[in-house]
Parts: sequence; structure tokens; C-alpha cells
Amino acid sequence: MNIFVINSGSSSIKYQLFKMPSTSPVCVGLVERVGYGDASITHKTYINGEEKSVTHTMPIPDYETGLNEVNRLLSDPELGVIKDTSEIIAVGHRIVHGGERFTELTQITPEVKEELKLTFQLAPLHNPSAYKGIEVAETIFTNAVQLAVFDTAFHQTRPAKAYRFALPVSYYKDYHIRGYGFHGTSHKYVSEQAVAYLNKPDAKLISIHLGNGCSMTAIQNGQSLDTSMGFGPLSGLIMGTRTGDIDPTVIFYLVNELGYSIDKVSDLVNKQSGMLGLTGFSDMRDITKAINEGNEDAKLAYDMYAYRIKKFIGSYAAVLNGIDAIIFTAGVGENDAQVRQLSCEDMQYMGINIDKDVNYTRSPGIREISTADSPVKILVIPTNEELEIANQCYARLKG
Ligand SMILES: Nc1ncnc2c1ncn2[C@@H]1O[C@H](COP(=O)(O)OP(=O)(O)O)[C@@H](O)[C@H]1O
Ligand SMILES: CC(=O)OP(=O)(O)O
Ligand SMILES: [Mg+2]
Repeated sequence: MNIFVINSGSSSIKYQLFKMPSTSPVCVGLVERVGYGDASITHKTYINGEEKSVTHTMPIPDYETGLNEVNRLLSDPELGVIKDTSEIIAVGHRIVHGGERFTELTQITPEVKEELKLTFQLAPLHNPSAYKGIEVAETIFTNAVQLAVFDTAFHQTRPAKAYRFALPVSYYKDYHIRGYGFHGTSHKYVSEQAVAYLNKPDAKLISIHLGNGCSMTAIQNGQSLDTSMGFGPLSGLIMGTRTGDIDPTVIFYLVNELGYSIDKVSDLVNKQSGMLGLTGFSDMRDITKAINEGNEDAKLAYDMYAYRIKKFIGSYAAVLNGIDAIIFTAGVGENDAQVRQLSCEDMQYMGINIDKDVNYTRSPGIREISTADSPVKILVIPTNEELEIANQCYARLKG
């Protein structure tokens, strides 16, 4: 069964094609910098053990152009993995915010699409582009059922004391203002991998997803108990372009004293802040380079980034009453040894002992980077949101 998975970001589209039940993708791709003149598509195929790869740099003004190019590559005479799009039975879409309405995998219908529009304001960097991805996919993959998998779904198990805000009750009851939590598909995937690796179904885990967006989740018995993102994907950790936690008084000050419109504040805290605002770069590789060149702002930002992670580790150790393993995942978590080092430093009293040498060595798959006698294991686990989405779609379709 051919299942195509689309993970639309604010300016990128990640995609994979699976011939389920095989969990090895036959094709993996990334469209970067959608909307800019120098956009690129990297498309890799894996057929009969052979990997082929192409990268095209071209103007991709919008999602339609991007997905049409992906569609062309899927059935390309040289690189093609299917004859035509009619072979694709299902398209799985990653949707970041499901609000209180969407708590599990959902088939996309015209009614569902209308309801999705109501979530745009809640995740302005993500849900409008995911919606666009759905609309374009519907025109390309006309034979396929379109399914939505929500980042918020995994966090539905959190107790009310964790997700409620201390606003008057009516704001929750009337307007559904509460913490939702994000990156659930990734936290679910890596925590299940950790449970299998540790062979401990009731493991107490802290999952740390560090991509462009960053969040942490406390997990026990495979269930999310608490998570660092809230009503939208803005609170908690410092991110590529987002502030993470800041005192809301700053917003009153910006509006009342500096005359900012709310749209300008939203743009500031979502797109101009985080590591970008602190250093001029949102990509951790550029920030590391700047640190090596002696840039003090970059050094401070990096320290702030790791310090925030460390504070959440302490907080989630309290929530879980102990930790079996800490998991680092996503672009920064999987690749940046120094961030892992700083985040886990000076916590030996909690049983957290990172092995400095092993932390810096690289190998594919799950890596254990704690010392052999560390009571808390520290794991690097590559995330795969696309595979998790494909698995959920397959489980639904095979009945
Ligand atoms: N080798 C690396 N070292 C440090 N950071 C890296 C490396 N490779 C990727 N990254 C970071 O990963 C981030 C993207 O992570 P990713 O999980 O792909 O994010 P998203 O899915 O949110 O786009 C980039 O911003 C970059 O900072
Ligand atoms: C929810 C979220 O922040 O997603 P991403 O990390 O893909 O931006
Ligand atoms: Mg991501």
C-alpha cells in the first residue's frame, strides 16, 4: 500500500513515500526555502538497496509549485518510484495544531478543512501552510484518501493540572484556552523507540526535540504527562526564531508603551526572536561557527538555549519522580553534541552523567551517550515523524 507523507513547515516541505507494510521509505525528500528565489528540492530514492539522489535549485514561489515538482520526480523516467500518482492510496499530512476538536488521526473532508481554518491563528507558522499542502495534494493525488495526524494528539493524556492555565474558568470552557503541546508525533515516536531499547514499558522519559521548533515532554507508561509548549507552539524552550517562555508583561509594554500592533508583536516573538534575534542566525551550525569566530552574542545565546533545557530537565524529573532516560532528537538534538553536553552538565547529583567522548562520536541509529554506570541513560534517537504518520495511516486503512 503506497502511503505518501507530507510534513509542511513554514518554509519547507518534508516528504516520504512508503510501500507499507515496509517501514523503509522508497523515497525521501525535502523542499527548502519555499517562497524564496533560491529554493531547492533534494529527492532521494531507495530501490533494491540502491540510493539515488538529485538536488534541484530553482525558484519555488509557493507550495503548489513545490508539490508539483515533487510529483514530477515521483514518476520521473530515471528516478521514478511510481508510474503515476493514482498508485498512491493515502496521503498523510502532519498538522501541528488540532485544538480540542482533533485528538486523533482524522480523514480530511470539506467540513474538517473548514474547522482547520479556525486553527490558523493558533499556529500561524504551521497550520496555514499545512492547509495549503492539503489543498495542493488533493489536486495531485486524486485517488488517495487524505488523512491528518496532529502534533497535539499525543499530549491528550496530560492531566488537567498540567494543561490548564490559571485564567478564569470561563476562558477554558468558552474559548478552549489551555495548553495543547506539540511535536507529539516526534515525542511519541522516539519515546516508543526508547521503551523498546530499554525494554521497559513503564520507563520514565524526558524527550527533548530540538529542531527549528523545540519542545520537551515528560513521558511515563508511553503517555505524555507534561510538555513545554502550550496554547500555540511558542512557549517553553528557546527556538530558532521563537522566544519560548517570556514574561507576558513584555507584550503589554510593547503594545502600550512602544505602540506595537498585535500583528507586529506576533511577528516579533514568532519569526524575529529566539536564536535568530539573539545572534542574527537561526541555524545552529551558523551559530557554532560564529562562536568559534569569537562572537560573544552567539556564545551567550547558546548558553541560554542549553540553560533553558537544563531547567526543564529538573522540572520534569520532579514531575516524573525520577528519570530512566533522557532522549535528544531532531536536527539540533541529533547533531549538536555541545548542546547536549551543556544541557546535561553538572547534574551528576540527579544521576545524569554524560560521557564526553561518546557524546562527540557519531553513528547511525540509537546512541547511548551516558557513562556506562550512569543511573540515567542519555540517548540520541533520530526522529521520524513521517514514518510515525505512515504507520498510523496504515493501521487505520488496513482496519
Ligand atoms: N550538524 C548539525 N549541527 C548542528 N545543528 C544542526 C545540524 N544539522 C542540522 N542542525 C539544526 O537542525 C535544525 C533543523 O532541525 P529539523 O529537525 O530539521 O527542524 P524542523 O523540522 O523544525 O525544520 C536547523 O536549524 C539546524 O540548526
Ligand atoms: C510545532 C513546531 O514547532 O514544529 P516545527 O519544529 O516543525 O517548527
Ligand atoms: Mg520538525
